[in-house]
Order: sequence, then C-alpha cells, then structure tokens
Amino acid sequence: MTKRAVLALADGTTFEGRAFGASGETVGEVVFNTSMYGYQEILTDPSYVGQIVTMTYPEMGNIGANAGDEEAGLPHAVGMVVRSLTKTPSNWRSQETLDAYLARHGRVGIEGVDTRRLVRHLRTHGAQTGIISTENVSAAALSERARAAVSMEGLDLATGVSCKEPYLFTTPTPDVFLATGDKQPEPELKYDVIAYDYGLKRSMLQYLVDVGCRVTVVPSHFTAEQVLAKKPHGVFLANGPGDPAAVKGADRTVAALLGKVPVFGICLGHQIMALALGGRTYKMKFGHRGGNQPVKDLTTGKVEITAQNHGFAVDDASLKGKAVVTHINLNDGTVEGLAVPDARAFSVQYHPEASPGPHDARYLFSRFATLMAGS
Ligand SMILES: NC(=O)CC[C@H](N)C(=O)O
Repeated sequence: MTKRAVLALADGTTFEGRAFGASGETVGEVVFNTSMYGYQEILTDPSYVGQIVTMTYPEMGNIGANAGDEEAGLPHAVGMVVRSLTKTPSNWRSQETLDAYLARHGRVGIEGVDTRRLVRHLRTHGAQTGIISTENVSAAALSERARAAVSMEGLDLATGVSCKEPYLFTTPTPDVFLATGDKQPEPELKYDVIAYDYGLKRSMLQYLVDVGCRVTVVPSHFTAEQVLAKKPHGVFLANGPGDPAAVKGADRTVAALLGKVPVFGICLGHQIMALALGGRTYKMKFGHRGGNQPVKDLTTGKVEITAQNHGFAVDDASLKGKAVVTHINLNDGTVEGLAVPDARAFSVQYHPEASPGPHDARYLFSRFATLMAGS
C-alpha cells in the first residue's frame, strides 16, 4: 500500500504526496534542479549534502539506477521530491528501481507533489529549509521544526565530506560515457596534479585523467606546504557542499598556492579561489541547478550551455583589481568564471564535467593541461 508523505517548508507551505525510498523523516534546504535526466548523478553529487532536491521534469525513475552512474558511493542529497515516479524502469543498464535504490541508502522521497507549484514558490520566496516526513505528524509541527533547523549560510559541510587520506586516481572516463561509443586510447599521464577534495564528483577526476593528469586527491585540510613539497604541475580545486566562506582554512591555503603553481577551480573550488584572492561570496535567492544555464565567455564572445549546481556566488565588485571576470550567466548576469593570468589560475562556477548535462565546456580540462604544459 502506498504510504502518505508530507513536505513542509519553513514558511508554513505544505505539500501532500506519496512516500518512496526510505520511510522516516529528513530535513534539508529545499532546492530545485531543471535537468530532464541524470537524476542519479544529481543525487550522488556530494554538493547536495544537506539538501532536498526537487526535480522540475515530471517523470523520474524511468531508467532505474546503476552503480556506473554514481558520482560518489552513495546518494548525498538528503531527500528527493518528484511529480511522478516510474515503478518499471526500462534501460539495459538498470540494476534496480530508483525507489529501491533510495530505500537501500536510507534516503526519503516524496512523489505525487505539484512540483510546478513548489518551484514557483521557491523562485518567489527563495530556497528554504523543509522536512519530508512519512510519519503521521502534523504539517504545522513539521514547518515549526523546519524553521528551527540551521540554514545553509555559515555551514562548513565540505570538511566533513572530504576524503580522510590522500589517494591516487588514474582511471579515465569509461568508454560507455563517450558520445561516439568509440574505444578511447589510454591517456599518457604527463602531469602530476593535486586535487583538493571538498566533496568531489568522480567524473571531474576522470576528465583530468583523460587530458593526461595523474591525480593525487587530498583532504581539504592538506596544507600548501604539503602540496608544494610534492612539486605538482598543477592544483585542482573541486566542487563541494555548503557555504564556501565557512570551509575551514581553505582560502588561506589556496592563497598560499596561487602564483606558485597553475590552479583550476570548479564551483566550490571557484568560490574558494575568489575568497583566496580577497573576494567575497554571497547566498543567492534560489541558485542555479540544471543543465540549461547559458554562460558567455567574455574573452571570446561565445556562449556555452552549461550544467550547474550552486546556491552561492562570487560578488563581481569584490574582485575588482584582484581577478578578471571571464564568464557571466546570461540569465542573471552573475559571475561564472574568473582568471588571474599572471598566476596561471582560472576557475568556473559551472560544471565542465557536466554529469549530467551538456559537454560544451569540457575543453576547460584541456585548457588546464595546456597551462601546465607551458609552466
Ligand atoms: N557544486 C558546488 O560545488 C556547490 C558550491 C556551493 N556549495 C554552493 O552551493 O554554491
């Protein structure tokens, strides 16, 4: 029998639906993602720690779930909101239903929700804390508790999700993910790269390997001295959850590396780079999450359609005299990329690894390799 579930937002708005995944209760920042596909990559992206993700596309679960589509070993989003859940997946790679996958990992979901109403609400009033409950609790009591829960601002979630020990990564992108389906030649690993793990997605590491990097992944607390002692060709700053300004010591560490070695940052890594340069970050009203965000490269005039997942952004004015703004978002004009050419450093707010999403910006991994080749 299908069980009733409720989603209650901190501002008192409530949504009725049916439970899927695990039973129980979950608290998190309620956000929305406009990607039509790739729900498993989204759920397992560690940047979703502490967030309940609403999918705007109405049909979810149709390709089931499989280990190959995971960006990390488990779903990091703490809950999922869906309009219509498919119970019978149809895909040769499917190993289990989305329902079974979330239940196995103890993640609570709600389906049958009017997601159009929910997303309009979040766009008007902003992303906010919410609770999904499959228990028989009054919606008003849930909203009350959501109001009392901590908000995303000021939260260091990256330190907790970062790896505990350094490890080596040398696996390229599996052939199954290449658009042509062709066999990819083994890349020659020419560059030693240190990748700071703030909660990274596996595909980023694979794309680094594809362009010739032998990657040593290190915890977020790894010091600049420890990095420089390894004499890397470049340093990569990964994505991650929470407030960039709260990640313990990260800005000072990156400041000590800038100018000494080429640096490439993505998303949280981009935000931390801006902070290291003396810039400022701020919380956006509802962020950018999806696979259809138009970004303009101000250096070439070209527009890329990009994958995104962020709720904070870099303040344009705070970068004046410190870095060049190289990319902007064409929907709202926010900063999407910066560079410090003298320091051989650049970063983007969006996701060149896509996963899921368009691959327009994949060339940025090659740009990093070129920067290392010239250094
Ligand atoms: N994907 C990311 O790295 C997200 C960065 C940061 N947690 C934000 O929400 O803006």
